[in-house]
Amino acid sequence: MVTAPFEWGTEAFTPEVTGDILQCTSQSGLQGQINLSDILGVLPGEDSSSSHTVLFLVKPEGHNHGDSIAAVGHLEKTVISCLPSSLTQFLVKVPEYLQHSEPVQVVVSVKSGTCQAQTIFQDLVEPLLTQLSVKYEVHETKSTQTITELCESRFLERARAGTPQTIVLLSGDGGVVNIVDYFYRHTQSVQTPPHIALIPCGTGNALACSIGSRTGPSSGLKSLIRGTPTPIPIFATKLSPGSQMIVDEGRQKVPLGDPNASHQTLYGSVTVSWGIHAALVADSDTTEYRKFGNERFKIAGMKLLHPPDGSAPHKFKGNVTYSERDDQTGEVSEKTFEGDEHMYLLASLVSRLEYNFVVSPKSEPLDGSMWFMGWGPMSGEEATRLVVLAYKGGLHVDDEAVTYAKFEKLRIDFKEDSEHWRRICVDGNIIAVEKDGWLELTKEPRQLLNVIKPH
Ligand SMILES: Nc1ncnc2c1ncn2[C@@H]1O[C@H](COP(=O)(O)OP(=O)(O)OP(=O)(O)O)[C@@H](O)[C@H]1O
Repeated sequence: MVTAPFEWGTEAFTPEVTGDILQCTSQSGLQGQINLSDILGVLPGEDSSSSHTVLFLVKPEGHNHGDSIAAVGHLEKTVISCLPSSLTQFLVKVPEYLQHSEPVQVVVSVKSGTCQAQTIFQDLVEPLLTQLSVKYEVHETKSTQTITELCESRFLERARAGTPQTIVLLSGDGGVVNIVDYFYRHTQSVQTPPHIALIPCGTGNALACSIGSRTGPSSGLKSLIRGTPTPIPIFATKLSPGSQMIVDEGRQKVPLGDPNASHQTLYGSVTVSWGIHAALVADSDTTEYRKFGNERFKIAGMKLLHPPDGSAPHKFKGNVTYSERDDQTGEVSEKTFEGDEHMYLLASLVSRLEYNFVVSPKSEPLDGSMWFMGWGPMSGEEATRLVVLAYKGGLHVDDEAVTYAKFEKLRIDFKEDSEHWRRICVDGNIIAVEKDGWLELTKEPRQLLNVIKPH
């Protein structure tokens, strides 16, 4: 709403709220307007005067609607001489988790999404922390290993020692994956779980979208100043020996662990998939594709559903079994997913993989229940119809072609000859399972990390 050149200055404005607009008038007759949806918070004045400071987001011109990363904008503040009752909902005091003795650790993952994390930090996060007088330290990623190195050098040690810490993570799901993976592989317990505040800067931002944040960074800022630390539910994916992570845009493979061990385990907080979903994430994980933002998934997906040679989409061969718990009796029963050919199989701890892509509409934020949905071989057109329904609030799960179930444990025995079709996706990482390999997915009982959940 606010036109970019308006100078708010330091003088106090008389506020008046009309509809969803805060109208501010200065003594000298200057007038500015703030859309209520752009207000991040209102801070009481330091003295006992009735003046308050309104912190709000100014979006670039032409981006007045929505909350996309393309429209980063900047943080602005203005002083109002009193607090209209309709603004009391925005009152904030600096939360306890931003006032620990250790400075807040801000991690800026510079290659996330369309590489806007540094701008989002400079224009939004840093001014907000400064305004709140929060002590912080900034770490910009220098490589794919930076976040893991920070876990090793700082975060895990502090958590084990019982030192309260808050990590503000400007990344996509990848940053969370790095922290989850390091903690769950390296410790059985911590004295004080770190609190992670997500400022979504990635492509999908599944975890942020599924805990109630919208797609863009301003929703992350709102949760940062008025959220509740809540345990992040985690799954454990056991993989048959010899499974390897595919890295460097598909050019290299790295063993997941000791190849002589009976299995390898990967931990995650979002999703495990096989079939079209895993293939499209793998195919689109290149610098070239990343330029398209979250369109990259759609472009790669269309190629898989409509192969350029005109053939039918691939039929993924394997056996899928799962166990379901009866909510009333608590009894657990074993089920087999129909047929040994599949197209789409996705298990999830979250409802959304992108803000509008609702894979599991019955998942509640951070409730810890695991759902899977999937369907067998069909034409590219039919599969596109189901995906479109997922973009309409998750309507695909009501379609008779789709299996949608809450499960306790899921197992896949792969029967594919070609490694290309044995690629699975675990929270965005791509793993090639060995020929005749298997995967077993269960909930992880340890609770080592919290995320700041928006109110
Ligand atoms: N300085 C850097 N040099 C090289 N790679 C980096 C650097 N910083 C971050 N990366 C890598 O870039 C990727 C960014 O992943 P992230 O999940 O944050 O974003 P995304 O993939 O766009 O979003 P999402 O996972 O939500 O779809 C990670 O693999 C991370 O390790």
